[in-house]
Amino acid sequence: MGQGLRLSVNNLACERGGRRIFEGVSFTLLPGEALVITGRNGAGKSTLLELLAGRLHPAGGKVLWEGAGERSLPECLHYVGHRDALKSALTAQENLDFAQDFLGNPALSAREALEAVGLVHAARLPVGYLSAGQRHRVALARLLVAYRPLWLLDEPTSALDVASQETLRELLEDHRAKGGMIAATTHAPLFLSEPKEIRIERSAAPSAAAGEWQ
Ligand SMILES: Nc1ncnc2c1ncn2[C@@H]1O[C@H](COP(=O)(O)OP(=O)(O)OP(=O)(O)O)[C@@H](O)[C@H]1O
Repeated sequence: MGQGLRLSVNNLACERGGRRIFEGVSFTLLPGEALVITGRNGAGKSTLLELLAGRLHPAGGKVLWEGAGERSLPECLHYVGHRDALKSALTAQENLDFAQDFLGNPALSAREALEAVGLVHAARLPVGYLSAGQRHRVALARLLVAYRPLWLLDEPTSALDVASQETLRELLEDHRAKGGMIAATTHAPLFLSEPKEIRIERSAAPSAAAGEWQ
């Protein structure tokens, strides 16, 4: 499905709050590939995903998205971050129906997506009643209701039990098998087959504007 797509990240640098977070980050991602992003707390893993999602602007370097025609990078990706963007008063099913309408390019139905994450029994419960792990699974089910070739996942195993981590691994491999691309931050092994890996190191020197820190 994603044939011909290519994400190229060249010498990316980022500053936040006047501080240089990281620099010199480069990688490419092709259909079927997964990138695992590791690094210490505060190294800038979530920041890198936010840059890719178009939520932050780089202080240097380039993000190139090729092969998608008129569609910009933000239009071609799903981003699942620490904030799940689910509406607590709506049911899991309603949240997913809303996401499908909003995102377009429908794939699985809300019910099928909930089945895929083992939550069909919770379809009619307000998301505010769900446990942290169940709520996170609803956020992951959103990946399945609208097709987007690139999945950006910030610590996707967080709050998941062992069985759900395995379900997630299968969903990720299935997405790759269909030509999808994944970039995921993690502190725990994702057990993906032959992932690319990048370790983000906090920049050694403060930016000129920042002065000393830490
Ligand atoms: N909105 C913000 N404004 C200024 N600095 C920020 C902001 N958000 C994050 N930072 C800083 O950017 C740095 C990188 O944060 P980030 O969340 O990307 O790290 P991380 O590698 O994902 O960490 P963790 O493993 O703890 O999730 C941290 O020093 C953090 O304090």
